[in-house]
Amino acid sequence: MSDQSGSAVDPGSAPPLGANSEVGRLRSVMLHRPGDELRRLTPRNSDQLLFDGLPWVDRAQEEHDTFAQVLRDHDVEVLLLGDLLRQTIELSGAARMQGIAAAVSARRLGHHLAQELAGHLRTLPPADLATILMAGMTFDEMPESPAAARASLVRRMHHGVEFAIDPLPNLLFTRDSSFWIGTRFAITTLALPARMRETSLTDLIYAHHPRFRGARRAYESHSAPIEGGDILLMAPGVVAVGVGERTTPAGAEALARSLFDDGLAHTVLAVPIEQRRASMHLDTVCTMVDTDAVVMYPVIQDSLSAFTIRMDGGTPTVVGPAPFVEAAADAMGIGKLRVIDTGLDAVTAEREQWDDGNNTLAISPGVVVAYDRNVETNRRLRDSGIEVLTIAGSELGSGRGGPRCMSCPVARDLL
Ligand SMILES: NC(=O)NCCC[C@H](N)C(=O)O
Repeated sequence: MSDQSGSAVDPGSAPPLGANSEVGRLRSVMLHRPGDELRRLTPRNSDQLLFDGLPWVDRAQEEHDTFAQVLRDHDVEVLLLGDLLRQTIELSGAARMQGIAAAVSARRLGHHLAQELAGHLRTLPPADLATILMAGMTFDEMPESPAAARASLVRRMHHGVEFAIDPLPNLLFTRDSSFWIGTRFAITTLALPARMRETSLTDLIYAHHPRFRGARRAYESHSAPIEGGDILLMAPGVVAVGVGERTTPAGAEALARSLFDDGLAHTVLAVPIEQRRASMHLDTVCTMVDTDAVVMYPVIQDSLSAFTIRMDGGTPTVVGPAPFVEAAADAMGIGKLRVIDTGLDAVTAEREQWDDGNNTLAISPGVVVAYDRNVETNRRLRDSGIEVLTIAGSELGSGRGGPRCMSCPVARDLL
């Protein structure tokens, strides 16, 4: 099967699915090229839709194309979520029904209008339906219906520019709605209403796209919030989980139990992070750049801590908290976890953290992709021997996410 972007999606020749680290050689990654869902953002809805500004969409697409090309140039297969979604709907009637059911809300539209809209969506060509599932639909964009105009109070009372189906501008951040651990994938539970429907799309792609045929799930059917940006695969068997604005203690605990039960981890480090926008996920303040090294927001370096969870006598046991770097090194079985000291003054550090300077995507040990604007952080990384491939992110970054947030590794060489 081929697609418009030229992404290879033939399962026969594809690299084996899965990952057990943050830094193993990246073979295949899922990105989302931003589209019409970003054109829905206005000054009135951007806060609720979790954007700090209104991106210039054409430029954001150019920046994203460059990001994808940098990865392809390094022999990484790039799977685009929009292509996967369209192909899945083409191939599977069940996926089509699943996507429509998650998007059309009788709570919002009332029973009759919801049924009518669902019926209309069932008739659409796959590409059009995929676009609506991602970019949403306004009342103005709903098909003309004399019956609804006569009988639907909802149709009569809603303003035309309001959303009958909400757009999903944060699809750009493919990191958060699913992640791979070992040879399995996990569908997360997103915390905020603006993002909750994203997982219905990743779920149907993994369930029905031939690229993922036979792949098994981890962490099934759990309801406490857990987001992929909070999950760092520190080393084989060692998983750090940020607990803060998005992932809750109950989410981290449920994940730990599930990973232990499935033999996917022996240690989970629950890492408290401040509950504020700038540090919404663990990966906004700390990412791995080598098998034994992280880049970290210097302001939290001394205070970041972790509870260590391990199985003891058949039950999970929590110890700590202890300093994060010590707990991590201990769990990883290395003498020391190197924290690359960006040595920045407090103001520069805060600016570059806000602009995702700490949110790097490793494509192999010691080689990362980072935003070019974080000049000082990147300089210090290079001084420490890390190869930094830079991309522009002036528009992409307006949703507060960098290269790691914008990527879901589906295949890395195992360490
Ligand atoms: N892993 C990440 O930190 N992802 C970035 C998510 C940004 C998005 N606008 C959000 O607030 O959820």
